Amino acid sequence: MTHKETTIVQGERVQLPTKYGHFELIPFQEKETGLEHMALIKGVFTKNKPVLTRIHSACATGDLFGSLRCDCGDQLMEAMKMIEQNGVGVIVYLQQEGRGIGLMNKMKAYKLQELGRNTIEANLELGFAADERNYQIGADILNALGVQKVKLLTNNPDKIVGLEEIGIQVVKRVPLIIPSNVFNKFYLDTKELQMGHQLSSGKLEKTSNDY
Ligand SMILES: Nc1nc2c(ncn2[C@@H]2O[C@H](COP(=O)(O)OP(=O)(O)OP(=O)(O)O)[C@@H](O)[C@H]2O)c(=O)[nH]1
Ligand SMILES: [Zn+2]
Repeated sequence: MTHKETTIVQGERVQLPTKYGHFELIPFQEKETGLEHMALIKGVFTKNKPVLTRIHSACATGDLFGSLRCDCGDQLMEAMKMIEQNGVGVIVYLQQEGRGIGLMNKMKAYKLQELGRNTIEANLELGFAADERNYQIGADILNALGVQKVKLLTNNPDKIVGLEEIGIQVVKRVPLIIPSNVFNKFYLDTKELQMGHQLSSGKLEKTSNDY
């Protein structure tokens, strides 16, 4: 394993009672960009034991306002509930708005989607890749927390590959399926059919609570 210089500054660990359970919160700041991320933690992590983990990319529209255009807000809430129920786990909340293109550009992409493009076409038309994220900072935060092995709450196989490439062992994928609505059906279909998200098969897997 290579040891690199730390990329993040860790802030105060505080208690965070929430509607969905009692957590602790640690803020992290990226040295290079000044961007602030968060880890929402439940329980005590045991060395070598996989931790139920959600790497959540910020979605101001969904996470703050409950937008029905995507599934992010419900995924976040569901992940908190599952971690509370499990008694141990972590949500790494990354400032990666709009799959890494930022809020202004995400709204440009939304405008293009209102004109008929799908979520991928809109990004490409703006000169971005469909997904501009990388998970290095998420991995750095997990490393800082002493988490090397995870059971990852996600429907996105690329996220698993992205994390494994940088040294986080994903021992299991735990689906995080939110039923579609009339506003996000086309978006979720595009994610499933063109971005490889495992949305239909996950519905079956989700019947088991064995994570
Ligand atoms: N560029 C762009 N970003 C979007 C759009 N809708 C949601 N997002 C962003 O997408 C990110 C979440 O990615 P998703 O594809 O929903 O899910 P994921 O994180 O890849 O996979 P899961 O772990 O299964 O949730 C957040 O940063 C959102 O702000 C969109 O139409 N265009
Ligand atoms: Zn969203």
